[in-house]
Amino acid sequence: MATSFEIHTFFHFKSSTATSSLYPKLPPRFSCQSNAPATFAPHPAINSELEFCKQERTAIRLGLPSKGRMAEETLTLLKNCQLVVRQVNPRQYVADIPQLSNLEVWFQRPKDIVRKLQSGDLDLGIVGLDTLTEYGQGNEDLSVVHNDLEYGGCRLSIAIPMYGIFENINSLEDLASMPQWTNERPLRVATGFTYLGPKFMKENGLKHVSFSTADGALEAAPAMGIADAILDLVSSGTTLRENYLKEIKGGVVLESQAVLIGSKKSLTQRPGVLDVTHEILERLEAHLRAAGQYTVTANMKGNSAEEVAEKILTQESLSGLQGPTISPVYCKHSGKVKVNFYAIAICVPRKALYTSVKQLRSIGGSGVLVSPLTYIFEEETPRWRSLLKRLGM
Ligand SMILES: Nc1ncnc2c1ncn2[C@@H]1O[C@H](COP(=O)(O)OP(=O)(O)OP(=O)(O)O)[C@@H](O)[C@H]1O
Ligand SMILES: O=P(O)(O)OC[C@H]1O[C@H](OP(=O)(O)OP(=O)(O)O)[C@H](O)[C@@H]1O
Ligand SMILES: [Mg+2]
Repeated sequence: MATSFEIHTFFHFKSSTATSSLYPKLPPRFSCQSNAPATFAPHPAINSELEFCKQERTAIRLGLPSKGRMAEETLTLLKNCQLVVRQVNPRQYVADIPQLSNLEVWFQRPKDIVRKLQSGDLDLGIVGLDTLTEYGQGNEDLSVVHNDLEYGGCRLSIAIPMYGIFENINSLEDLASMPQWTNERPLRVATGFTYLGPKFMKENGLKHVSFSTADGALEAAPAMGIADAILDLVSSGTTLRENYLKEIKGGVVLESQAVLIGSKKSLTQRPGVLDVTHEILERLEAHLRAAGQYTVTANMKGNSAEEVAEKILTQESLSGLQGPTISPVYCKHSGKVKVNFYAIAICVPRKALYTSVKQLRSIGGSGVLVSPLTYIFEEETPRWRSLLKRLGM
């Protein structure tokens, strides 16, 4: 018996490459789409703008979440990478990043970012992996440029009531083998994930399932009698607990966090997109690699740099990124330049900071200075190489 899928998707979107400059306060390169119906008769003053609409856009477009829990953290992350998003006012949906020329930032709902990447109206975007997977539906044009932006961490997970017939049900297997679910009375699941939900159930052999959808507060559905189970995002688990719901073993559909994505078509065909992506990626990686790392410098007495290095490398927490940097400290004694001390610099994670300082002192380190790291730029970013490979370059 086949799973009954009662989901209908109501949205559709139009492909458009047209642009117009309709934001008077911003430079002419800021442009928006015109979706005017055929009968639309524009005021003569905007006729010339609509003429401009027919041209192919040249600016590169980055979509960022306009609202919701990811909006603020996205701006903070970019700011920490010295990419400050400059918005004329909070209700305006277009902005720029002065450090990245020819780039427009468009604030959109996360799901619309994914849709607009597919329709060619955006080139790059930041959304949760859950939104990309749900609305991208396996579209091969969408490529993940950075998969680990370290915020928006959550999982898409099935949850069932703690009580009643579900009291002793603790796994997907248990749920699937409950005799209650039949073709006439399927397991009713409430979810906003109307693509991933049915796909997961089918792949996991759950036969009698039907779906209903809502935009929020799904955790209320079982208690209201609308659904038997829900499929929704969970992070702390508080909302589930407060509503007497529990997750089950094998019920996690997807682990998610914020990701940077690009349209392969844009990356390979639109001039400048690849360069901008490289710059954003380098800044993101350098910042995220440095987050939580500290530079520790100290002076150490010794007869040679090698002798100091030997001492340092006996201590586990002092090896640094590639090994310690050791430089001679030149002092003048009775008119002669001598080296009795060496300055050492190492990079240590926050967790190992105090242990490292103690170890440094124990081998004769003095004048220990600690400062947070802002960026760590490697020779080349592994993600960049992987992106080029996926783009066939
Ligand atoms: N509880 C959570 N903890 C951490 N990240 C979450 C959580 N809920 C959602 N997210 C992440 O944040 C993204 C945006 O969620 P948010 O609820 O802010 O917007 P939305 O669901 O798209 O908007 P709306 O609910 O108004 O349709 C999600 O796609 C997901 O990646
Ligand atoms: O495990 P927790 O930490 O309790 O978080 C889970 C809740 O967070 C999300 O809702 P959100 O706050 O985004 O509200 P929404 O339903 O309006 O999108 C999600 O839909 C859950 O309801
Ligand atoms: Mg939400």
